[in-house]
Amino acid sequence: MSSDVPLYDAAVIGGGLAGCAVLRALTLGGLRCVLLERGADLLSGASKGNSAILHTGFDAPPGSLELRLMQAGRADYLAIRERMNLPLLETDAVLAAWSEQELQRLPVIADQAHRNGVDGVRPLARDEIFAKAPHLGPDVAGALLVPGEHLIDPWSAPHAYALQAVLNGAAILRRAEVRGARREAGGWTLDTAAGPVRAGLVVNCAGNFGDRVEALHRDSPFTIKPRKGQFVVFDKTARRFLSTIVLPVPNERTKGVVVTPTIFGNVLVGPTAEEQEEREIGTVDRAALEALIGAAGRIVPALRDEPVTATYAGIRPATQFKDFVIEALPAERWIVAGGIRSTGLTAALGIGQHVAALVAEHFVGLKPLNDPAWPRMPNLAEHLPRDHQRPGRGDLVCLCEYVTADEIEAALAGPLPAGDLGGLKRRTRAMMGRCQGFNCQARVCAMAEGRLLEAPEMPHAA
Ligand SMILES: O=P(O)(O)OC[C@H](O)CO
Repeated sequence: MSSDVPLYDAAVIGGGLAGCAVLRALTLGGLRCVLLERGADLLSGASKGNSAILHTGFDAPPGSLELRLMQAGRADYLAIRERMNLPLLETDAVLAAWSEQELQRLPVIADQAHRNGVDGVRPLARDEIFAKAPHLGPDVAGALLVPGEHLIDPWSAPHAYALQAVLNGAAILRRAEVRGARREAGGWTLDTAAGPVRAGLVVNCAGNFGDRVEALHRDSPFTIKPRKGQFVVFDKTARRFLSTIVLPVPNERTKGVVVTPTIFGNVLVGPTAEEQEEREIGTVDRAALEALIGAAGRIVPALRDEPVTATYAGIRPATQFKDFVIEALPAERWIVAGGIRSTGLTAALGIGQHVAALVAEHFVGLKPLNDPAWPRMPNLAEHLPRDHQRPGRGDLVCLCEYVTADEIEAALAGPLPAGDLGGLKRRTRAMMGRCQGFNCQARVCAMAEGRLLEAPEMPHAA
């Protein structure tokens, strides 16, 4: 391979939550890294849609890697968030039982929370339930308080991780699907849609394509079993009926249908948990949406009269295993982080730490950067001051979400510009409000014209 093929210490495959956090951790550990993303922008796969909850791990299997990394990731998020201007809405959760059978499960869940080191999970008396969730359905049979279950912005967090990596020297190549991997002395040459890339070490964080990327070099130790989750977003008028997350009694397969405020001021209900073959296309269907709206109305009856703003579906990269599959293959110079399901939002920074520890143990010593650069992200949360509220921030383009022309310009520029309209929405919330872009989309598209990513981003020669 010619020497003008760029050479990195590590190549991270996949620009979702795990990939962004791993890129950050390895870059801050002093490695020269590249992230290879198949989509036109980061977070365009499994990490595109989730319930945006920063979990405590109260119901995770005791002793699991998922639990350990959720708790490490949560602690790290809380430690760095102010420095990055990442929001947190401290709502706690009420885990509600709706039948005698579910009621019997509550002591078991409280005991599991205790074993998982989550303090303060306790039964609520009936008056305490309605003090915490005044609009909860009167049929509730009982509930646990789960302190510490909070809400975050599911997009500004991973963008912050990726941006910090870029500011400290990492490269990100989008529209750079990895199609082949060739083992060579000292590492790998990856055949990507953006051309060949060499790396001393590969980290597979490819989400819903994790098993296919694994199959580029061996029989994959897991099979992705895509699990769709449909959601309904109620209008911001619904927010007054809910100030805490309402969780159902979970089962082995899913945490179940949650009714939750969002950090952006809406109310969300979902997800469903539907097995499907398709890895990319998450369609919504009327029957499931009506069932979700019906469930929301039973849990919080006032929602029956509230308008719906949007619907969406995310696809979880579930596997035949409940736990995450994170493994280092020292002889192969390869690490895989697979089966990172819904709890990946909480666990991401923990996954970054864990992969960095595996790298240090098996591959190369890390030399943490001295005085790394720290980005500050635009705040899009409803409960904190927005940039547009400052004088001189330009005219409003998206009237529903109060997004200014300056904010859209900023998202189209800089070291991590939006690659497509989805990326622009996730960075600004333009077109995500109650009109869903009816009023602003033409103007947003005009601003973005010629500036989105039509072709692969090419690596710089080494
Ligand atoms: O159904 P689960 O268990 O994948 O969890 C979905 C929740 O929305 C996680 O935040």
